[in-house]
Amino acid sequence: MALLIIGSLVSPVDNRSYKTLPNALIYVGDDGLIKAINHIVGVPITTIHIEAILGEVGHCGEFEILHLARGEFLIPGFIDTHTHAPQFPNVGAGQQYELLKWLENVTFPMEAKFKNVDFARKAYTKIVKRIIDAGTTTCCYYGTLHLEATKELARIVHEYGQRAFIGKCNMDRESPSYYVERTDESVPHTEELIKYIRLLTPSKDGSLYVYPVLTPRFAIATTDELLKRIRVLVDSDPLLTIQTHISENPSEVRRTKELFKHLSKPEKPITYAGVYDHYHLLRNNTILAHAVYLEEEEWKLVKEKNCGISHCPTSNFNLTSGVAKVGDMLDRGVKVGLGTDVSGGFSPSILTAVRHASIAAKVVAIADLNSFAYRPLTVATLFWLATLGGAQVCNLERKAGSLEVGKSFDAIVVNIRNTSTPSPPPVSPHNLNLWGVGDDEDLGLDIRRRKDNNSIADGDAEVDIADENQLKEELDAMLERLLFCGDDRNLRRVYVQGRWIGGTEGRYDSTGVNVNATSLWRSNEAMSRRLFGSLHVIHVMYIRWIVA
Ligand SMILES: O=c1[nH]c(=O)c2nc[nH]c2[nH]1
Repeated sequence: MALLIIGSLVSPVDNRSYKTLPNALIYVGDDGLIKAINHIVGVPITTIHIEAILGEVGHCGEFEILHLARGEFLIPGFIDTHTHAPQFPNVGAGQQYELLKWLENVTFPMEAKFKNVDFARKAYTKIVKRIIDAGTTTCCYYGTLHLEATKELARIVHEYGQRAFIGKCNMDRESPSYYVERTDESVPHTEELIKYIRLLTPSKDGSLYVYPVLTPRFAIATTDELLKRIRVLVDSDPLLTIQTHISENPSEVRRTKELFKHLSKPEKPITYAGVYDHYHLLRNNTILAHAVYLEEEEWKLVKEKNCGISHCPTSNFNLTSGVAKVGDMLDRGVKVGLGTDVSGGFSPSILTAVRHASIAAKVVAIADLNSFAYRPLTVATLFWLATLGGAQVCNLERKAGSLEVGKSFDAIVVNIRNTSTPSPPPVSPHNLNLWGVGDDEDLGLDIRRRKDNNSIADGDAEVDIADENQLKEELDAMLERLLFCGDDRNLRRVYVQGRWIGGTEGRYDSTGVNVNATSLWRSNEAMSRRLFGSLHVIHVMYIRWIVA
């Protein structure tokens, strides 16, 4: 069913700016694409504006209408360009280790458990839901090395309706005997997974939600023989996205150079990026996680090949890996987005990555106070990294990453109210970290009076929207608070391709119990029943009345 949202919208424009529309109508077609965004300046939205937008898009029939209250606004969904689904059960464990010891002692033992497909199914069902409720509408997933478990991950992601890249790890050495592949099985299993994922049903606009991604774990874990076989696959499938780790930790970089020293030439020692280039793994659909210690020559290669970088600051701090210079990456014009890198990173939320990206840039700036190039990142840049920057890294910028006509409606209804959204549900717990709109209004955000219920604003005295600049400033303040203090409790609804797949609304009953944290919504119909309930019917009737 088509969807009309009335309220405020914030969306990135480029890596230095975003736009704020305080008083907008957004029409989403039943194919999940944004068909129109009308910004009304200086007057309240009335039925005339609604009829105008419906006429503009040629709408007939039913649609859902959603009014955003004060303190609520739409943003594009977050894009997580790097995470490990099977590491979620380990979140918060083993923080004392650096990368290679952490893999050996914490990560490989957990990943090995996913050999059991029942275990994998149960774990992934919970994990993917958590990631969606964290506002991630597109996610680049590493699975384990197991084919069947990774198929389950793809099936579950697809059923939830999240947009995603899913890969099984290729790893045939420097891994424990209980968790390592045979060289001759690695590529055939990968090909089977690619085929399986490409046969999953496409979305209503005919495009895919879930894409396969080739995932050689990192150079250390792959023999020359396996990399040669992977190179054949890469060359035969230019559309296949590739993800791997690069230059995360000094010991890892050293070991990589040791293992591949036969690729060195007398005048040119091999580099980490050079290894990947040798096996044709660097191209415009390659996503490289970390890139903390890349050398000048490697940056040139990354830029020339148009690879994307997943900046994973939470993990870089947590595993004592280092501080990536994200400002420098931006200055070089390299594609860059954010990754949570669970469980090197201890949070599934891109909002945590935003905060640590900000701190990382400040650490770099503090270390080099005489430089102009290394400055803190602005709110606009942080917002862009979490959304449109990530979309560019995934080569999805024409489909996702910002709220524009023609793009998919991959979006979050943000709620930074300190009171529940007006009835009917949701009842959501307050986020005590965020001084929001509502209870604290007189003491906190200076939000102007706007009509605060589910009826259409009618221009009465309560509504003062004449001062466009003031309204935009309020949205700026709300966005900044979300980025620095928000969490999943502030994400009321999460949409992918116009389909409501997560968020707090419908998650809590009147006693605050999470009623659907672990259940999988198997179909649109089931989801509509669960989430919309009688509200949905009321809206449809209401719209029939308006249009009559
Ligand atoms: O942060 C990381 N997490 C991993 O699981 C991994 N494997 C190789 N290199 C890695 N880095």
